[in-house]
Amino acid sequence: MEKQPRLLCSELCVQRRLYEVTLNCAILAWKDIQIAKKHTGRAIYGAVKAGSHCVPVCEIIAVQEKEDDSPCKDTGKWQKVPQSPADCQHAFTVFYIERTRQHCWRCSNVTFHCSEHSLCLLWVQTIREQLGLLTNRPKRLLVYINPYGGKQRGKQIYDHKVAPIFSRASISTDVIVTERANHARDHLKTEADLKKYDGVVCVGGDGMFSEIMHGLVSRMQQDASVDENSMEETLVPCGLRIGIIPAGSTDCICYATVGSNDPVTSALHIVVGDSQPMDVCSVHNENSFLRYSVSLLGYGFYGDVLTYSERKRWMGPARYDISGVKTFLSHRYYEGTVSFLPAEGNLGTPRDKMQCRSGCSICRQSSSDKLVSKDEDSVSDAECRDTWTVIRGKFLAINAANMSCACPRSPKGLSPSAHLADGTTDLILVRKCSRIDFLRHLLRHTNKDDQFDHSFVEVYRVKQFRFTPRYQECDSEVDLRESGAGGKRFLSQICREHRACGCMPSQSNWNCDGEILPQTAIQVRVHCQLITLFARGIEEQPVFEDPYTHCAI
Ligand SMILES: CCCCCCCCCCCCC/C=C/[C@@H](O)[C@H](CO)NC(=O)CCCCCCCCCCCCCCC
Ligand SMILES: Nc1ncnc2c1ncn2[C@@H]1O[C@H](COP(=O)(O)OP(=O)(O)OP(=O)(O)O)[C@@H](O)[C@H]1O
Ligand SMILES: [Ca+2]
Repeated sequence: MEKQPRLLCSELCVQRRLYEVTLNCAILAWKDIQIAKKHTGRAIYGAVKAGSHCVPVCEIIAVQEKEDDSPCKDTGKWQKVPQSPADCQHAFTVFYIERTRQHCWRCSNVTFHCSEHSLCLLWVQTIREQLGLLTNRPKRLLVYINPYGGKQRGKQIYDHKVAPIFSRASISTDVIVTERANHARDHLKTEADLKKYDGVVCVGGDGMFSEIMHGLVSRMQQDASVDENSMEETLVPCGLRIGIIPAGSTDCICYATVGSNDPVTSALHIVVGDSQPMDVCSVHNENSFLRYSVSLLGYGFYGDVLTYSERKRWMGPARYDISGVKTFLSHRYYEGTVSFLPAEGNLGTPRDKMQCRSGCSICRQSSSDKLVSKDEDSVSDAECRDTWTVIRGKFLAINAANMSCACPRSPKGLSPSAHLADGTTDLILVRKCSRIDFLRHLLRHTNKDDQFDHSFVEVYRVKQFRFTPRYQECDSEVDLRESGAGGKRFLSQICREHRACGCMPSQSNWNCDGEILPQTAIQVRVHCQLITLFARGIEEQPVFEDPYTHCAI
């Protein structure tokens, strides 16, 4: 690691012990002088480790001069270095991020005491200057709170856990508590003065995030005169980052981008100005735009779970489990045709066990490819020439996971190796099978076994896909033939075929990030890195700690 020049080095007291405190432009470190002296010349690793701490400057939330609360009185002496801890009557507190249990962050603090006010001010000022250089940090945020999401604790979570952190970090906020569904979406789309803000934050679940994303993406297209109804259009990426404070039932977008669904952790990712680009799927029915999706597009099982659960909203998050059992027992399958355009290049495969983590190399590669190719998102000639794979069959579930969809119910998610920002979605086809086999498949979402390792499950990494339910295929054949001679004869032949196979033209619904789509025949296209979140992807656990500074290397 390159050594940074020191900006400050002083002997200061922490909890009545003397520390050597140093600041360079990357790290604030403090080392217990007594412990270090005691062990000079000996094997000091453990001792230095015990008395040393460090915080990267980019993980400092704020610094504040502290009111004089020292029990010792001013001696009137001029001292460059405090002779004893009792000489330290001026103090400043540094608030910083501390990693606690898996992927959870907390706001911790340390108070440094010194004998001179001027030294105290110098430290406060220098740390503030360093923080001022971190230009990726937001200063003004627009916050939408859904008071009815999840367990209806959104407002409480924001007021008690998040607002104090934003205020500590000097972030100013305009807060809107929503009064109806789609309030946030409509406000963003038509009214909000977006120039005033560095980001938009939603407090709620995946449904609330979806509202914010729809509002922002549509606003961007409107402002750039891009027609959302045309599938071929290159969509304009969103300039404003989106923060999610989880307060919903599933919170899978927050979980898959941060690694936890903890409001304080998410607030801290916003404060430090993290950025995580994300793919967005557009969903069309012929020439009309239906919705965007970032997590799951599910037909069959997850469509039915959602349809049943909507009638039980009053149950809160438990509605999904009740509906899950009911859907499982009804064991319905659906016929149709899935066509897709496979992803090409070095984008990995859904079964390669290369999980998308902070700084993911596959997503980085997609981002540089995007920069190289000016026309990246338009349906290029090459794509038109690409051959579509067509699969016809009877399916219990058709799932497109644009990201892992990891959540507390399924910690590795529907597609554990799906990537947040690679420009692809993982298309999972679960063919008709016995109940017991399907249960085995579902159970593997909760343990370490490979849920794709079944003869009735196929998974493909794709850039685009289409689905046509069987009864609509029949309809279109009828349309084609009815106009010509012998139309009636052809129609009766199709109806006879239906009787023979016993297939009722039954249909499911598409679950699009937790919303039911009105249409079943859909065309889907992935737009690489269309939005950016205040997140950094799931962090790997540090493999090695610097014994001197305690910092992960
Ligand atoms: C035997 C245990 C098997 C457990 C299998 C658990 C798999 C869970 C996979 C969760 C995937 C979540 C995908 C995220 C989708 C979000 O965009 C969307 C919006 O929030 N959420 C839902 O649609 C909400 C979807 C919620 C789905 C819950 C499904 C629960 C299934 C329970 C099946 C029980 C079978 C029991 C048989 C005796
Ligand atoms: N004030 C409001 N009154 C009623 N509904 C609202 C309000 N504000 C937002 N909504 C809607 O509530 C729905 C659910 O919200 P949210 O996602 O926050 O909670 P949830 O219960 O966890 O749902 P999900 O399962 O989708 O995560 C969203 O689709 C959103 O459009
Ligand atoms: Ca993706």
